[in-house]
Amino acid sequence: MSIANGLTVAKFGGTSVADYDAMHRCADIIINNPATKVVVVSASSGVTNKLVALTQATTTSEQSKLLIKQIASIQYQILDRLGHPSEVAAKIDAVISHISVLAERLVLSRSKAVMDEMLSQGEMCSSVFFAAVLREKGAAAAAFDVRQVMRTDSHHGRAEPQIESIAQLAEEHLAPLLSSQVIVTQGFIGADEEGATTTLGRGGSDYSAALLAEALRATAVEIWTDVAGIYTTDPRLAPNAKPIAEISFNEAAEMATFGAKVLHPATILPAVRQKIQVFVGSSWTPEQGGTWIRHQVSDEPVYRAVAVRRDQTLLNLHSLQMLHAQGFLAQTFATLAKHKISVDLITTSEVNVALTLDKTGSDSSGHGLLSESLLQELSQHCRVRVEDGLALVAVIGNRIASTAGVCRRVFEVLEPHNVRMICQGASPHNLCVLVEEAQAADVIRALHENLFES
Ligand SMILES: Nc1ncnc2c1ncn2[C@@H]1O[C@H](COP(=O)(O)OP(=O)(O)O)[C@@H](O)[C@H]1O
Ligand SMILES: N[C@@H](CC(=O)OP(=O)(O)O)C(=O)O
Repeated sequence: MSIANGLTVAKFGGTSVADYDAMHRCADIIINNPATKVVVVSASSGVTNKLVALTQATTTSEQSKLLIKQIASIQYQILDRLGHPSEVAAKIDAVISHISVLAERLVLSRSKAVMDEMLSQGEMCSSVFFAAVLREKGAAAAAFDVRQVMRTDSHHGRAEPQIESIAQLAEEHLAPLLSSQVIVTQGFIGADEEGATTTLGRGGSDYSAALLAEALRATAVEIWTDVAGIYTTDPRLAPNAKPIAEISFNEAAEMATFGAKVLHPATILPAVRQKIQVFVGSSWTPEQGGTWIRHQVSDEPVYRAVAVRRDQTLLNLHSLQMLHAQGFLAQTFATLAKHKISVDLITTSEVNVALTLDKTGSDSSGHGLLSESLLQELSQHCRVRVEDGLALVAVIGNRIASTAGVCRRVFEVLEPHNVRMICQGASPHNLCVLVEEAQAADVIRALHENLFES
């Protein structure tokens, strides 16, 4: 197949490939849509968390053994249900042994490259299994190592994809395979120029699917998960949350950035660049439909959704140098940039700057963003105070900054809560408040009730 027209790339998240039965359901979705030629899978639910735990310095050798046993149990339960397990058994055995070898190597040297190699093993298993399940159902399908095409830089844990190289490599190695079969490949992982395995950051499989869709000039990306689309808020937090039939790229990007876990924030970028439509639906109930994310939508309401991003850090910088002076902010931002930290929200007063840090697509290693060396460097030119245990709650919609009455409706329900920081005005699409993490669920429910249920 030359690079395809009408091609769909479908991605299945961890819960959708959690076990054999889940994979079976997903295989039907693929078989029912002949346009789907590329399938991107995440690791089976829970596997990546266990692999991350295996890379932590604090994990004892006893704990490591238990973790490897638990990972093996998840994978062998899938293998045992396959019609022809012998076709793939050797590959799965090899992955499980490789995990043990990598765990031993990490005891000797805490190399970030080895950590990424470890984190990639879950996706290696699920892609082999998913292709086998498709074949079992009569489809022509093969597993494909995405590292042949997903070229990234060498920033392990949060590697940057190299868009042009990916397009070239996909044209050369992936497109020719699509005429005769469905290709099942791994999300979340890539490889640098030397061939070392890299990862795109936690939750990065959605991003992988969008990048492959861009490289193959696909017309649609489907994100199959455990909810029937993007809702007005996380349905686990507010049972009255409603599914959204259609949403614009801008709104969806804001939702993903502000914590709607259903979509990785970077997914939208390749889709926007190539005007690829994105669909989000439930692999459990595909007949229910889901959300289409499009360039243009028929309805752009003032209130679209509320989202929450937990585990926020507020950095408060105090310096008398700021008083009637120039350059303090430039110096601060240069230091943050040097440490590869991007700032999310910011408010300033005469002698203080308060900012929250952008943990979007956070590092796969699970390490915090604030290193000792960064704090030391900042302390050289200001007094630094760090507050943790906060959550960012965002009201997302359209014309937020130019519609009268938005603030009243938001703040009337915030009365019982201490609002640590407010940001509004820069974007027409959001109004954000920083609250104590323990109160975030109540704040979300109260906002949802006021904005969407009355
Ligand atoms: N606005 C929202 N709409 C739908 N789901 C949301 C929203 N915000 C958060 N979520 C959560 O996202 C989850 C799906 O994302 P995730 O667990 O990463 O799935 P997957 O493993 O398929 O990638 C849902 O179960 C839901 O709890
Ligand atoms: N397995 C990876 C990548 C991923 O995107 O997973 P999921 O689709 O289950 O969120 C992770 O857990 O981060």
